[in-house]
Amino acid sequence: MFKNMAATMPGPEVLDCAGMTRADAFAVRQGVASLTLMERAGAGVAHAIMARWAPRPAAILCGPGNNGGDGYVIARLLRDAGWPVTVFSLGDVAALKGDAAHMAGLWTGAVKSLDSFKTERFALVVDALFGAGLSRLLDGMALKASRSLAERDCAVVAVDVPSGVNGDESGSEGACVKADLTVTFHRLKPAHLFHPARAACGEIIVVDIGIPDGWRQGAGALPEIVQLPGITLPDTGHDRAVHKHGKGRLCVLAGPPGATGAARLSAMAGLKAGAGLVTLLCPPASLMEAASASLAVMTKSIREDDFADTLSLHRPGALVIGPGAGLNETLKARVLAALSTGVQAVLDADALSVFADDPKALFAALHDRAVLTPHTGEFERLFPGLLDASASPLEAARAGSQQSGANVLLKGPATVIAHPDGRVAVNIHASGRLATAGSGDVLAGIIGALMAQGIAPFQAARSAAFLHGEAGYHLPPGGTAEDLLAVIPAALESLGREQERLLTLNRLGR
Ligand SMILES: NC(=O)C1=CN([C@@H]2O[C@H](COP(=O)(O)OP(=O)(O)OC[C@H]3O[C@@H](n4cnc5c(N)ncnc54)[C@H](O)[C@@H]3O)[C@@H](O)[C@H]2O)[C@@H](O)CC1
Ligand SMILES: [K+]
Repeated sequence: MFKNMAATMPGPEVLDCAGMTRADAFAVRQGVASLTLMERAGAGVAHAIMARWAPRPAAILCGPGNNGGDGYVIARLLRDAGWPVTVFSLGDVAALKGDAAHMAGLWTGAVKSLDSFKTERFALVVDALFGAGLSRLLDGMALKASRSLAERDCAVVAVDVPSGVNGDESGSEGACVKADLTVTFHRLKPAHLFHPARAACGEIIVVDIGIPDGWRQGAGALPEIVQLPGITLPDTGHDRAVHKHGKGRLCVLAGPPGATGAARLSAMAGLKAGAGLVTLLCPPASLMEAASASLAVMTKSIREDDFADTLSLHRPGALVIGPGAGLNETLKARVLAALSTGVQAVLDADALSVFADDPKALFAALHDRAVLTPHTGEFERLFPGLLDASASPLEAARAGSQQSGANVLLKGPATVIAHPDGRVAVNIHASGRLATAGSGDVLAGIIGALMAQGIAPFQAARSAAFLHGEAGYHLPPGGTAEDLLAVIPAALESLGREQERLLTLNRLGR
């Protein structure tokens, strides 16, 4: 029934700074000289610069560690290519150690003090002040330099991360350099993915510095970027043998009269994302409203008390509960009743907020067949203080999933999907056009539809985030959630085609 995606083809991992240090050390143990890694890192930055800008007066700001060492490589390669280059150093060059000292020794031009750096003399500035070794807020000359860069209209290229940004963290307490281009090495770091740090990076490219295969050994489950072909999509083919019941049954709980729109969006998204049969379970007072606004979606009146019985009657493959459901005790009871049946469930919006006063009651009932889909406000209600206490949304979602026992999909420009066993994925395939009312209801419906079709919850959530993101790219300007529904089939088709192409290439490559 599904295009069977190769689970053995994980996307590129996200590495924290400690993981990057371990990967570097592994390369060295395998016989790659650390100087070679630094030369490749600097060459990667220099080539990225030359691919984007013609020669122009360039300043290279070099710090006291290996990030500065990369800077000396960049200075040498740009100068060899005919660029007018001036190097500025934070601190005494004679104090450099190891590889950085070696690379500084290969730079035969002058080195000026960072104190004398004047932005207006340069059209391009390379920020090689601090990378993975940043251990405190910028101050002194580095702070002054970062401020003067912000005031001027020259191109800024950050080496590894903009100085002042900690590679592991999404936030920046103090000042940081604002770059137009950030060139990092081997793998993305959390700071490249999440705002506000991400906004300081500008365009981001990852350079392969030749760390040999095998670096993942002992690294545990690394966060992974969701990408094709590692997602699972419903079959978009024309197989005549399929029956609607065989394509998955999805139930969606409708809200009170006047508020059924959100659930209707989820239900319709479920159909568009391939569920064979979608039923809106309606409080009696909402039945007419829901039924009169639905064609392909079925509607069913439900009784006040026995939600578990209702579910056993309909036997859905998955349930979406929460969109527009209303913050009241009945909803709480229904969420707990649904969870007690073990049905696969997407808990969204009100189904999360309604437990703000007692998240533990929810956590006690949750299991790994459930997916919670909070935005940051809802996440904060369920896990007070966790976002602030975490280095990045990656860590927050991972901890939230482990605390709650359910899959957590934390929405944002970069959406994190975490499984209670520690697996984490990040979806960055998403258009800003998705930031429109009702977009989250559509996502909940897509996740539910994929689960109803037999895709395991964690994989359904990652795949749905990617498909929803793709649909965003098909949205016209000013597109609403209704328009988003309309483009889900086109998004499915284009992803299916691309998936097929990649798998064919993969087979041919073997
Ligand atoms: N380890 C490796 O093999 C490789 C490292 N590379 C580069 O090396 C970088 C990491 O190098 P390092 O670990 O030496 O770290 P950094 O070069 O980022 O900085 C470390 C130095 O800065 C000082 N420092 C930290 N924060 C400061 C602050 N706010 N104000 C003043 N001084 C501060 C530290 O005491 C230390 O002397 C990476 O970001 C990358 O650019 C690349 O060359 C690729 C290979
Ligand atoms: K930097």
